[in-house]
Amino acid sequence: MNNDPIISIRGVSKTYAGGFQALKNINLDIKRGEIFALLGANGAGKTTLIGVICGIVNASAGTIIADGHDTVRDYRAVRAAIGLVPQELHTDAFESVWATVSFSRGLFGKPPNPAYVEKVLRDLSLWDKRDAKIMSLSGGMKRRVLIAKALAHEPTILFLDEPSAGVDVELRHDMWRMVRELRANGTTIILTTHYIEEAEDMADRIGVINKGELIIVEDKAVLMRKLGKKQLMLTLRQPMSEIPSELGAWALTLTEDGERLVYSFDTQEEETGIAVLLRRLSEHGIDFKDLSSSESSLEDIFVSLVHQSQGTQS
Ligand SMILES: Nc1ncnc2c1ncn2[C@@H]1O[C@H](COP(=O)(O)OP(=O)(O)OP(=O)(O)O)[C@@H](O)[C@H]1O
Repeated sequence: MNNDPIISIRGVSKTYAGGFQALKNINLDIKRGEIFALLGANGAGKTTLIGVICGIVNASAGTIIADGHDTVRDYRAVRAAIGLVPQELHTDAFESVWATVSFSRGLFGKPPNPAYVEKVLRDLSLWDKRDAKIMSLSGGMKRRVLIAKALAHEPTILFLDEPSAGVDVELRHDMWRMVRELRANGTTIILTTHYIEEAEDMADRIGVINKGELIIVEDKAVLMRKLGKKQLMLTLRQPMSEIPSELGAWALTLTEDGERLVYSFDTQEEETGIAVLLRRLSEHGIDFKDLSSSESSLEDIFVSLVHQSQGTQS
């Protein structure tokens, strides 16, 4: 197994013609065969970064090696290794699904392979629509065609730019299933998303980009363990109007209805303090009838990361 990164990004910056700096000194390695999710708010620079890797956008500085090729010098070789599912479909309105997907394959110099194209169309539930013109398809079907086109030349790296934007649950699940299958077959997948649950569900690693800077790259599980918080929720037997002052030192909040006490604690800490807290509550005659705990989601972590990074910038 080749352990070299499949994509290696070094010192990449991008300043657009108007002077706007969309990417600031990005350094990132993508591992062969992983699912990497790039998270960021609108305008953070995700699409620009994908564009630079695919050779569609020229970097102002830095170098990128993708599948062993320099993305500027060996542009064609890089494009042949990459499948890109863009956010929108622009062309081919009058073509049939079959012709469009087969044509995409030919564009990259691959010999025709009807059996492979058929498999892609079947996997995406497009087989029944193979003779339909693109313009006659629903929005969701068009998205499926975009994915089929990107897969037509059997790329080793697949980029999905906001794959879930505006698609229904069924397509989203079909897509996730396909992405997992592709990964199992050795394809490296990089996706950008606003749907944090998508990253939480799918990704092996996560990168967060904020105002053109890559502020964190981390294994998803590590990220969630490192930055995650847990909460213990106690449903009180008797609602209270405020937290007793004797408990002021604890990280407690009271829900508005006064019926639940919420204790936040760090998953990293060896001592969570739960046992002591429960003893204190009982000493103060605070009784509860139910208790549950929950972990912060990737979304909570993402929001706090972006806040922190904005705090350090200002
Ligand atoms: N061709 C361009 N010329 C000038 N500025 C651009 C150009 N393309 C993008 N930008 C700017 O660069 C920044 C990053 O844009 P980009 O599309 O990479 O963000 P994004 O993270 O993909 O956002 P979204 O989630 O909205 O798709 C934005 O402020 C955008 O306005």
